[in-house]
Amino acid sequence: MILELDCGNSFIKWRVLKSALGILFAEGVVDSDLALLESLRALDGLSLRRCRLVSVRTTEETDALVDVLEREFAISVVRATSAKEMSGVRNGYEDYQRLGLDRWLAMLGGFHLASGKACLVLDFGTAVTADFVGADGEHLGGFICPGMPLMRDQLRTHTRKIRYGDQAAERALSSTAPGRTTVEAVERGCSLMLRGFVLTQMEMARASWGESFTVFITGGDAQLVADVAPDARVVPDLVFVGLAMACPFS
Ligand SMILES: Nc1ncnc2c1ncn2[C@@H]1O[C@H](COP(=O)(O)OP(=O)(O)OP(=O)(O)O)[C@@H](O)[C@H]1O
Ligand SMILES: CC(C)(CO)[C@@H](O)C(=O)NCCC(=O)O
Ligand SMILES: [K+]
Repeated sequence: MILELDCGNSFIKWRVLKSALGILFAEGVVDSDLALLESLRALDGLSLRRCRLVSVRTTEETDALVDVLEREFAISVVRATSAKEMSGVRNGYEDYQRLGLDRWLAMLGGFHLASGKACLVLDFGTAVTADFVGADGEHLGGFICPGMPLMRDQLRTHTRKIRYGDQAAERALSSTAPGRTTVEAVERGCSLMLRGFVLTQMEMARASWGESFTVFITGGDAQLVADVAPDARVVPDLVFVGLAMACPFS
């Protein structure tokens, strides 16, 4: 079995594949290394042979996780690393090592799934990112802005009277009508910021590529924006698609 990990800033997305063919054995989202170990230990019939991971955490944090995995499961762990060029995609950053590895892998995955078409890759996590990859594989650059969790927390932190719980937040997002309570006003306001972001990115893509491009949407908050781009492909495991390309086994 293969363990795959996407270590983001707030959460670790994990999954276990039965074989290189990609048959899913188990998956989950956890908020700490310890919670990951607990989830894995609780799996009946787990027999890990390999692990590949991508991390946007510090080297020290990632080293610590790799150590504990290697010790606990006696497996070697392969990490995705930066590259100037891979699978037909050319990194567009001035310093290619500065580009977030989750963005890089999502681009590899998107360009592969788009079969040679230009693509716009949008990721809605703790941060929101957009990346543009031309039909020739040239990465034209992208954008980074705060995601839903950061926008919401900044408002809560820097105001006296914006206070509400997670359940109220979830209920508030059932509509985008103007809010009549604080929670509705904030949650819908932030969600509209993200939706506006999607529309702007698609306008930029159209300006460069006309109608011939594919939009990919991924990340934990993908569902908040998916309906403003009905033609977009929502691919929750896009980073994992790229991870398998960057860290192939055999
Ligand atoms: N099953 C889930 N577990 C955790 N968060 C989820 C889940 N489904 C949706 N979310 C939402 O996804 C967002 C986090 O997104 P995601 O997990 O893609 O990114 P992250 O790991 O926090 O950060 P990064 O952008 O660095 O990858 C949060 O706003 C959270 O509410
Ligand atoms: C932007 C995030 C936080 C998105 O997860 C990540 O890709 C990252 O830490 N990137 C490094 C900075 C950059 O991509 O320019
Ligand atoms: K991510």
